[in-house]
Amino acid sequence: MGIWIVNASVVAAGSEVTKKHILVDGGVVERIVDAEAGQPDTAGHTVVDAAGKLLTAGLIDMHVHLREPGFEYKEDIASGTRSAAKGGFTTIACMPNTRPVIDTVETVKYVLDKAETEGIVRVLPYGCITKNELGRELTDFDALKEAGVIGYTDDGVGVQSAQMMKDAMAKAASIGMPIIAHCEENTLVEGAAVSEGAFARKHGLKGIPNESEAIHVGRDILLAEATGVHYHVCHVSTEQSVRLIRHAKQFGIKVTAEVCPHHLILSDEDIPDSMDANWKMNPPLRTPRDVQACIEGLVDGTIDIVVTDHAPHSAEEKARGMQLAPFGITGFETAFPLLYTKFVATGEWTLEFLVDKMTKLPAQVFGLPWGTLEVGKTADLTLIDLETEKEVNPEEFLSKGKNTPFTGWKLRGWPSLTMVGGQVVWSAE
Ligand SMILES: NC(=O)N[C@@H](CC(=O)O)C(=O)O
Ligand SMILES: [Zn+2]
Ligand SMILES: [Zn+2]
Repeated sequence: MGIWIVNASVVAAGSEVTKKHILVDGGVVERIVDAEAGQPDTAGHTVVDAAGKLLTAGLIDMHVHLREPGFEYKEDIASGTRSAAKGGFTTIACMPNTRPVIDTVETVKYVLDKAETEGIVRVLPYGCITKNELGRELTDFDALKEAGVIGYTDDGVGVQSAQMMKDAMAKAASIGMPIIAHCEENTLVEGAAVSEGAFARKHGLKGIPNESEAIHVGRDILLAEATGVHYHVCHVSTEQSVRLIRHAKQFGIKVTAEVCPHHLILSDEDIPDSMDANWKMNPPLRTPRDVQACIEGLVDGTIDIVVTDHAPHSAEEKARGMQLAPFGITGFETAFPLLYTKFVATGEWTLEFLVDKMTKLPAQVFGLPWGTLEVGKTADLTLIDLETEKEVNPEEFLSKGKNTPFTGWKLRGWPSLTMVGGQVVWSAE
């Protein structure tokens, strides 16, 4: 017995959609037929009425924090994958800055086992570049690869030593694996919680300068050129980084990049004077000019994909105030509605553009077999209601993290059903 998803809107081209009926059976997309041809024979199958809903390949998020092991009070694999499913994501790649960090085969296995038994979407772990993310000694890249990591990163902290990064890249290149970099030069950042810019000036705060990110981006691009590795830049937030990545791509250097919804939508000028730490994340919200550069970078292909950098923290931690609270905001359950409402509903981007940046392109960048809606492919699918307007209410998040700056925002484009491998894992009904 399969599932007929009937009367779904499927992206044709640009913002055009066509009505289709889709049969999912045996975990794969069995048939896609034009709705114009009439109702299919659904006898013996479950029917999902998708009238008025957009059907896409399941969303893919290549940068998330599930916090397990070690920080289960912030999030765990059960809650994190449920939050992802509610956000329309069917595949997520989790960062290794857990406790212990994911720098051994044992910890990789722990995460994969947990994901298998308690997770409801696909979880792809990254392994650390350096042991304990301390920047002193490389992890065993071969063993981690063998255990199932999809790349190496010390996300949460930049690799400070150029030699260490070069060694990491050379090793990764030799085994066909990517390096995923959190770009941050510590000597420029010390003690700062927000970006250099209007907000920091107004409140007399030390600011995080754009160069702290871009210096690593520039350094790493040169090292990527020298080593031939696939180098992927995490959460791009500055005009300078966009410029450097654009230039590197013109030279054929194997660099790819991601950007988060908040860096496309918010600037430091939006931070409320209350100093609410739900506006604190790393990289910080930059100037309006940086926001514009990130948008342009995404649009011209300099930045390849959108990720959430879903970074849940407890309410207690976030109540410590701007200076002391940890960096990070939740992302799964607001990402698509934010981008849809801000950029697609306004006509700035096509629907196809946004969907590609969250499905097909992440799969392409990381060589994953998902991300397209096609006959014969695994049925990882997402239904999205593009019409109903709803306010962001963190109390409704399935994530343990309620830390978002978007509370109360009125958005459209809410996922309504998520299917992984032909199984409905989350539904609004
Ligand atoms: N983005 C954040 O602000 N925080 C992340 C770390 C990171 O992505 O660098 C976290 O782990 O909380
Ligand atoms: Zn990071
Ligand atoms: Zn992160």
